[in-house]
Amino acid sequence: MAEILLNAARMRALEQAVMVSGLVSGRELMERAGRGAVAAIETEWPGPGTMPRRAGVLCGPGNNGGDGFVVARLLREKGWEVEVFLYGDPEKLPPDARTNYELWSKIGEVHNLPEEHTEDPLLYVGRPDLWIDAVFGIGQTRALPDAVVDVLHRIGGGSSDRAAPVVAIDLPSGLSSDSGKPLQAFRPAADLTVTFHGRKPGHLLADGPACCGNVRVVDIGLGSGGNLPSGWKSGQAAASGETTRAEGRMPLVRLISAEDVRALSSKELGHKYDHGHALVLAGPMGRTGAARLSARAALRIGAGLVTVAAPGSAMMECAAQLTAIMLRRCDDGAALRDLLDDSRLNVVCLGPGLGTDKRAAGLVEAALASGRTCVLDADALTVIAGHESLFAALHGSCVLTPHAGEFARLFPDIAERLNAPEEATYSKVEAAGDAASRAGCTVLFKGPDTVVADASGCVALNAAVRERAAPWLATAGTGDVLTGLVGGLLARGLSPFDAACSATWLHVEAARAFGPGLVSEDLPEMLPHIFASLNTSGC
Ligand SMILES: NC(=O)C1=CN([C@@H]2O[C@H](COP(=O)(O)OP(=O)(O)OC[C@H]3O[C@@H](n4cnc5c(N)ncnc54)[C@H](OP(=O)(O)O)[C@@H]3O)[C@@H](O)[C@H]2O)[C@@H](O)CC1
Ligand SMILES: [K+]
Repeated sequence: MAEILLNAARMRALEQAVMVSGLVSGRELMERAGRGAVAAIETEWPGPGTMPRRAGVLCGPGNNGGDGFVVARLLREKGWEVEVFLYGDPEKLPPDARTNYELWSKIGEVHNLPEEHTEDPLLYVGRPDLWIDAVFGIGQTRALPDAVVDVLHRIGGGSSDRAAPVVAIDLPSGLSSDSGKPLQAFRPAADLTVTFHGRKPGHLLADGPACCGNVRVVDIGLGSGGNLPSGWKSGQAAASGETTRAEGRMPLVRLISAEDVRALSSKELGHKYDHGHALVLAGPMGRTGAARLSARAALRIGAGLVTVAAPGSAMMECAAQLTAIMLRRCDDGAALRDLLDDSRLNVVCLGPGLGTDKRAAGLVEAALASGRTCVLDADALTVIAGHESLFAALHGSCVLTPHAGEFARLFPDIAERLNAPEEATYSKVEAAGDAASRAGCTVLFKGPDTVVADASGCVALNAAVRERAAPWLATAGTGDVLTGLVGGLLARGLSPFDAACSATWLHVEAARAFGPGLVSEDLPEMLPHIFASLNTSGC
């Protein structure tokens, strides 16, 4: 099954549907959530045998606080010393949280976390081995109250040198579940986040991975809702009745995984032309390395043929460096139009090392006017950002691969919104989706949290964070390789959305497989190894 990241609205809808069905009550779900959190704590910190351990539990005014009361009770049953604090009025707790407040109150005290205080409210607790943050979960949409920020500061929830580890229930309080951005200047941090049913976008986007620490998912019996069958692809969200951006609501976000690329490791038998022919446009003499990197990646990923098209001045430079990759001369837009008379050239890759001069603009114009499937990166994006007519010429067979700076050049208002502190719930997922719908094509918005979105409302995330982090990718030329991977997969006949998803996953896996010392030339050479391990390990 493909993993779907559950935004807050979708998670609520799932819980509601299960509760309305009568299969399980809200109280039972809360009990399961608390039990799962305690089990996760025991797995993360097995503990020193029979010594009693101490926990401080911070509860909030909603159901996240309810989970906190369950955790407190279950830890006490296991012999822990537990102190509980509540931010909020117990009379106003929602029913299931209230029930668990009362159950705890039979065995322990609840200290008040006042809105304003003159003494340290945590004086009641000695040196806890663990803090539980159950103040806010998916119900938070606005900045934390100052009193809660103050308490989280005191327990060290915003710093990396905490005296005791912090376990966040569902999410660290103060982190947006949908965007992974802090909702206020204070950046929360936990060592372990225990979430329910499935990961939320906020665990993987933006600051989420740094704020959440290790994320463990607890099954609370909501069934398979939220997951989609493996092989779920572009366009199928609407067909399956799922929510898409086209319907004006938060999109479903699918996590890109090995499942997306497994089928790519085998090629159907056939002639080299059956696997497409990618044309990679090169810049002037002395700047052709980027295009050659793209071309190599396109060939390694399985394009049947790859041709570099270079200006006359750069022909010798390219000829001295290319072997399996072919070379054609292409001085300007007119020459590109002539080249594209050959219908076997089914994909054009342009941007890496292209320059931003008149020739580059002519090439972008000719490529777009041809209606060919195009990957546009780097300088091509800068050229498009500077010419309204070129932006207007983008079409559904284009893939744009901007990093944050290029994205801001192409979509300045969307980038501004994404970076505005007062728009903390507006996510990179929505930004990429808004960009794709405006441009009318697929947008691959790069970063450790790469988001791929198309104009029909499909969105997928490639998370290269924590155990899948690939810091080695921060080196010159890796973006050029990604352009070639997308181009090569397009040449093989994948849709723009699927090509972008698979390319970004393989790009990260190649970097991880090589590890330290990686230079961009190494990335395409890791692909045979990645494909072999996909076939043997089933990873
Ligand atoms: N439903 C279920 O079956 C299950 C739910 N589960 C758990 O419930 C959690 C979701 O619970 P929830 O919907 O009650 O939201 P939660 O995050 O507790 O906060 C809502 C409260 O906080 C308030 N509030 C929000 N932001 C605020 C701020 N900045 N400053 C001040 N107040 C603020 C908000 O007030 P309001 O916005 O209405 O004014 C409301 O009172 C979920 O994360 C999971 O842990 C699990 O047990 C599994 C079963
Ligand atoms: K929390």
